[in-house]
Amino acid sequence: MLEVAGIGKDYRVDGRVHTAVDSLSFQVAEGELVCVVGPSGCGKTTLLRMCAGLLAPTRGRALVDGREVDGPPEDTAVVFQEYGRSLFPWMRVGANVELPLKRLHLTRAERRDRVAEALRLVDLEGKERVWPWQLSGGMQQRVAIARAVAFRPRLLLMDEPFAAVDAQTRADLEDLIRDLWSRLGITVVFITHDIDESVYLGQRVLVLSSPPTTLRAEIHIDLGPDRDQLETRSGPAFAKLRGAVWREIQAAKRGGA
Ligand SMILES: Nc1ncnc2c1ncn2[C@@H]1O[C@H](COP(=O)(O)OP(=O)(O)OP(=O)(O)O)[C@@H](O)[C@H]1O
Repeated sequence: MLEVAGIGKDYRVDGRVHTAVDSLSFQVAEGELVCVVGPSGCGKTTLLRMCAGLLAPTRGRALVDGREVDGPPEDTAVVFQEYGRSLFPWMRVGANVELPLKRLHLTRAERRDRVAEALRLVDLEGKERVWPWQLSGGMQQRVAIARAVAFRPRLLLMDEPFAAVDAQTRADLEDLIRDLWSRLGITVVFITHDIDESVYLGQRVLVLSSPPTTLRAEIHIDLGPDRDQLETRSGPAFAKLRGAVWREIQAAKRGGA
């Protein structure tokens, strides 16, 4: 579904070239949930923006269904960290969720149905007429997720979407994502700096190196499909996997092999 082939990005800063991402290659199969972690500033956001067609790579390419990404691909939705900036404050919740649907050839009634269904899926049923700023941070992020879900993407790219919410809300949102992922059969690439979150959510965790960034390790998360915030996180298998990811990130920070 998603193939990243030798992708890299150089930024030019004050006339000097800074290689943020050297070369990354990996694949994500249809219906997979893959988390990407790495040291701060290793290029996670850069990678996601290249996959989303929001930033042109300097070398290599991303392909969705075998087609090179050279602009936002159809069937792809992105959820960013800053829900406060991704929702339009002058539009009610319903209008925010409906906005990307206007690109699709749907009738007004179909759009309304999709908005209602997406809000129901994120537990905000009937909140169409509310303004975003009347909602808590976690609820606003659920609106952003509803907007992505209403679009019915096959590929959902998420860039540290829960970094700005409190721990309890974060746990609820993690469960929401796993629930939507398993119910809707979408492919999810989830960027996070939180090791525990990556292990709890993912079927696979990709660990990036420090810049110039390459793929340092790939860890399979064999925790099974049913995950529970208390039980899964307190089990020995979780501790072992968390340790494995943690060690890779520490080694990446030191720049060792
Ligand atoms: N537009 C830009 N111009 C110049 N340098 C940039 C730009 N965007 C990112 N960088 C640099 O590229 C590197 C990777 O940044 P990026 O935001 O992709 O990393 P990240 O892993 O998402 O960071 P964090 O963990 O802090 O969220 C950093 O050194 C950053 O300063």
